Amino acid sequence: MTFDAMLLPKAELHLHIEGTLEPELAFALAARNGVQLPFASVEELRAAYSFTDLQSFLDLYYACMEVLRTREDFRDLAAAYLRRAAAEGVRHAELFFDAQAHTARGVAFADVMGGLQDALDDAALLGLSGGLILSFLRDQPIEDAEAVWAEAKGHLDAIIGVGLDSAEVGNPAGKFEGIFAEARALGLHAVAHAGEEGGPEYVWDALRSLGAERIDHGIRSLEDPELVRHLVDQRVPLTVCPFSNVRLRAVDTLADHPLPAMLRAGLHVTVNSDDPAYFGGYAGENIEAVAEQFALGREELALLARNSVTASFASEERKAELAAEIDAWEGSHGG
Ligand SMILES: Nc1ncnc2[nH]cnc12
Ligand SMILES: [Zn+2]
Repeated sequence: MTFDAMLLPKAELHLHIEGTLEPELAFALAARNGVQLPFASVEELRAAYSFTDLQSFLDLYYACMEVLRTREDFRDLAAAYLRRAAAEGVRHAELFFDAQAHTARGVAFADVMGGLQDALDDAALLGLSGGLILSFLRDQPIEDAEAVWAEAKGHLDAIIGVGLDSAEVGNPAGKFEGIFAEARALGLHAVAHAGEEGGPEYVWDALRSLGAERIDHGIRSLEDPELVRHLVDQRVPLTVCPFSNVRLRAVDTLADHPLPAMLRAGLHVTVNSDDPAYFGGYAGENIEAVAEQFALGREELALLARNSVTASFASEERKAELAAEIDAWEGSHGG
């Protein structure tokens, strides 16, 4: 590795905290909570990480969440992720959490939020900044989203934004328009998954119906030149997740990934890990792999890192600190 991409200072903007549940922790939490996983061993669970599409992954992802029950569980989950991310150069992390998937199982919203916030508070003491993004499940009834949203309004100080995830195709964003409008009026940021499996029309939908400031994935935007022009003109960031796209078969191989074309088009691209426990690598491994695959040099890596910082919802002061760290990295790598 010529350019030490792993330790490049960066922000991670597309990370589902439930997608950081490693099999070892899943079994430890299952034992702690007396929950039975539908797998006999860590090896058997890991062997099930062979996905044919987004839905085949989501089925396993939701099944494994059964082990997450208490505030301590959510704290342990997030603490493990933040430790690992910090060791890979992540300096700021914005975490999606799927509250509906937990409240539907009888877990208290306050325990989910509280545990995640505990871990972020501990990480802040070590210099890692971040925040929580409440993600709604687009394939579930709007009433469930509204119930969670009503609870979330009692915790607005602990949430930086709202997001939209789960099965994309056949689940347009429109029904969430009211919640997103209210969230934006309350000062929250708005992001949405779109253009992962769905075509460019899903990206337009997220922009128009939800006022999304960032698009999560967005790789299929390239199919619509007018959309590309719009995203470039408006500097809408795209949080791209290369390993995820390969593992969920959105692209055949990493060599086929549109990241270089997206950069050439002038899109505001960032590199992220999505659900790293399931897809074979965290932020550092994703960026290292694309650096190798596409022979990215110092300037391109620094651009990806700067994009992640400018696309983040960190304060201007924090962004300036992170920009200085990237300058220092670039300087120490021959700049
Ligand atoms: N890649 C992804 N797309 C949609 N929903 C998700 N939830 C967790 N990971 C996801
Ligand atoms: Zn995602």
